[in-house]
Amino acid sequence: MTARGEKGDPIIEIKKLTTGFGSQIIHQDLDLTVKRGEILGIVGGSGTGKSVLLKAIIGLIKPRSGAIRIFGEDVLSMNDRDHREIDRRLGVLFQDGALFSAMTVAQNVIAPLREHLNLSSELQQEIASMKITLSGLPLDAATKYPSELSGGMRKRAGLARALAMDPDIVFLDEPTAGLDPIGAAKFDDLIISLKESLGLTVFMVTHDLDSLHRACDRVAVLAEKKVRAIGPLEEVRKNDHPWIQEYFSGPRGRAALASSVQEQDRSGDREATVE
Ligand SMILES: Nc1ncnc2c1ncn2[C@@H]1O[C@H](COP(=O)(O)OP(=O)(O)OP(=O)(O)O)[C@@H](O)[C@H]1O
Repeated sequence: MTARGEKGDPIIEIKKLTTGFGSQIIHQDLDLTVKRGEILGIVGGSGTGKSVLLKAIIGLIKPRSGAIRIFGEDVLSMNDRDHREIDRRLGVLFQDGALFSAMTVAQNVIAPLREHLNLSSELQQEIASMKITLSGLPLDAATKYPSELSGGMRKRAGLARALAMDPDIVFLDEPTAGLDPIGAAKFDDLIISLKESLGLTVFMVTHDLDSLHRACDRVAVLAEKKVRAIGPLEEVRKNDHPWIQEYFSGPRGRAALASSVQEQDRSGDREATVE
């Protein structure tokens, strides 16, 4: 398997990807590169194919044509055994957490370890406790069932499971949906700190403008079956595509920008005080 690369190297390369269901084409000749160590936000109107793109990358949906390389390997033409090797290095957090409801949080985190590794049950427990703490949950959450957790805690439990195998890339499908603004900001901070401490690459589908401002290094906009714009948020928001203008410069977009400027001012003040 390919050696680990440098920050900024392409880690996922998608070329001329076409996907569809029956007569409906979702993506046509879509190109996208994700760089190692970045948080890439994927945005676009409802039904533009953000989740389908995520699922195509992780192998849950078979594209009609095109190429997807992960860690430099062509994942569409590889055999199942090689694909499993790639899968071990990918963590996924689906929108609702997708936890097994009949299992405790610890058992949920252990599930991928069981599937991929042959570890003693003590070691499995130890890793589960570490990932649960890393995801910002109290340790007593380990023995709880998903139905006993709040929405925000369920997301964190899903994240703990996504991190179980020490992935290089984490895929997040609308991670802050359904969280209150304070919970959402805390979740963003957690993702940022994991990126910084673990060198994670994050592919994040989101509608959350505050998350885009707070967490994402780059933003990719899906429209008309393609990536219509990609780059740092301040560049993308200048694009004159009508959806981009409406999204970033409408009332919610302006509010998110204003609050991110305020946040930067506050952290600038904090830094000045520390000096
Ligand atoms: N398994 C499937 N079978 C048939 N059509 C599907 C399937 N999955 C998704 N689609 C269709 O693909 C299109 C894109 O769906 P997708 O869920 O990727 O949109 P999205 O951009 O994530 O939307 P939203 O922002 O509303 O979550 C939609 O028209 C959807 O109905």
